[in-house]
Amino acid sequence: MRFYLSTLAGHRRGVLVLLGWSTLEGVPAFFGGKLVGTAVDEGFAAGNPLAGVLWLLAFAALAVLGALGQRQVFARLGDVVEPMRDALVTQVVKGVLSDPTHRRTPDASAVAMITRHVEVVRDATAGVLVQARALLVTTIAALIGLATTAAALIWLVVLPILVALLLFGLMLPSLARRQRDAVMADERTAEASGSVLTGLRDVAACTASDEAGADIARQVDQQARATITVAWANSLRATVIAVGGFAPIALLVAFAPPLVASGRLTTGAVLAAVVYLTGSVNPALHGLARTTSTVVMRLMVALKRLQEVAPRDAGRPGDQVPAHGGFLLQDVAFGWSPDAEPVLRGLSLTLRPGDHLAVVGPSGIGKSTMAGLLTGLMAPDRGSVLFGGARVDRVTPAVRHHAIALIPQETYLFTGTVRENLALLAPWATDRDLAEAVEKVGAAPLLDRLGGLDATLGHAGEGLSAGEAQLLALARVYATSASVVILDEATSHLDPAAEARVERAFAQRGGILVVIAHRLSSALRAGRVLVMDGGKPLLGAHEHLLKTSALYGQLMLAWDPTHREDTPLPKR
Ligand SMILES: Nc1ncnc2c1ncn2[C@@H]1O[C@H](COP(=O)(O)OP(=O)(O)OP(=O)(O)O)[C@@H](O)[C@H]1O
Repeated sequence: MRFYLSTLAGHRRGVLVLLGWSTLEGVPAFFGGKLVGTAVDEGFAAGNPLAGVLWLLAFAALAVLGALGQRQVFARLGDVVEPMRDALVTQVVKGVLSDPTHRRTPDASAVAMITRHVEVVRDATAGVLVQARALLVTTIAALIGLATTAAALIWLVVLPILVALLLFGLMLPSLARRQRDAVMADERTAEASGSVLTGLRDVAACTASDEAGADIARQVDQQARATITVAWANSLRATVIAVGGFAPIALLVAFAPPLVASGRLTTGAVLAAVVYLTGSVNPALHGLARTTSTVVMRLMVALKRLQEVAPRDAGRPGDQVPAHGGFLLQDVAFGWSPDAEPVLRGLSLTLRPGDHLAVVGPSGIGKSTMAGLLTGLMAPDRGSVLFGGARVDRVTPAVRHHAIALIPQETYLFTGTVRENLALLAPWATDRDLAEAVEKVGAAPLLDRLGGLDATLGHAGEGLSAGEAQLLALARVYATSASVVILDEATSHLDPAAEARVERAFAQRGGILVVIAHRLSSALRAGRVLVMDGGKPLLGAHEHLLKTSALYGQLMLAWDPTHREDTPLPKR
């Protein structure tokens, strides 16, 4: 709002020129009643029709002058509105393009939404400058004209108008709220249909068409309800203004005859009052109310939405997490329900860029649950999981999705080309990026065998072995810009050599690597190991844990029976 007003203020000269021409536009409204009244009193009623006609011609000449003023207002409008629009667009689009949320691709939908709001601001500003300004000028000019022509009638006219304006002013906040609700409902509908449309393939693959359709239908219903509420509010507003506008005319008809009979008013003055009321004040009042409740409301709502959706500074603190943030887990506890025994308790851990952590423990002990907490899908019952200093579950989802990738054991492949499958999470990736990712995870021979990136995959990766499907899922995440990769038994179907290659590739890729291991060899490759056994998790290097954790020793023995506790295993 401040930026908007300062941009307008920057074109002060243009605004003053507009006001200057507005004065000319108000001239007929000011003199109209007076001239008609004089035409009657000194012309037609005084037996001098020629004088009456001349006064009316003078009125016509002033009307032409007013039209000239109006023409100039339109001609000068662009000088104020267009630079303001350009400045606003530059400011907000710059904000979106430098938004850290969209590091590799600018968010086209955000730019589209913002430019739509800017267009509303531009149109509404033009509307305010043309209509509200002209109506205000006309009303003031006509009321002054009325006061100087038929002073005895002024309170009859002004009081109902003031009451109507007061009521209208009191209704404005609720009108603004309803208008905003309608805009928000509109945006939610667009968002719901947009996300279903872009994810149509996934919706079909997961047979979720009914849920997706129901979600859109719910948003459409809400939008319809919000629009109907706005219509009701507007009809109430129109009634108030209609009563306020017609009441003075009714009062005039009731009170004028005795005033004329007593000689306090001439017939011409009464006619002048009628002309002021019906020709200027009443239409102006209606227009002013309509403009305020539509154009001004739209302007206020669009400005507020712009302020909300346009990022101000790239890298502002809070939930906009730096792209390469680390994790800080402090005394984390989590249970799947309030009555259930907590799955995790007393978990404290720091993960910095470059860290490689293996998580080991018996089945069902809570390893995947911990992965869920790291991704922010769940929030801990106690303690905190911070990512880049912010609670990870509160980080803007778009930021989280870009920064943290979890690869589960089950792979998701869909009917389409290999390229489409690999670029699912990184639509910006070039063929070279994809080929590099494939090469790094050791899937190049598989890609050759499939026939390259243009080869087509069958439904759910039909025709691929479980291990091959996992290799493609791993390459897909390798190609993203995620700075945190969590492999949750994502290599379970690979042979040990292929698994080692994948883990090494992700470790060398940079960022944070968390491997939930199903083979203990993963622990040997990691810098630190987290051992989960249902109590407080133990954290340390392999050698240290061999000496301090009985469970870790047992797990190692179970995995490699040749191992003896007093002979630490060599790094593989
Ligand atoms: N969505 C859920 N709702 C309720 N309980 C769950 C849910 N997911 C997991 N659990 C329970 O939480 C506990 C830990 O499960 P989790 O999947 O985290 O273990 P895990 O160590 O990853 O097991 P595995 O090695 O077999 O994958 C288990 O007792 C499991 O039954």
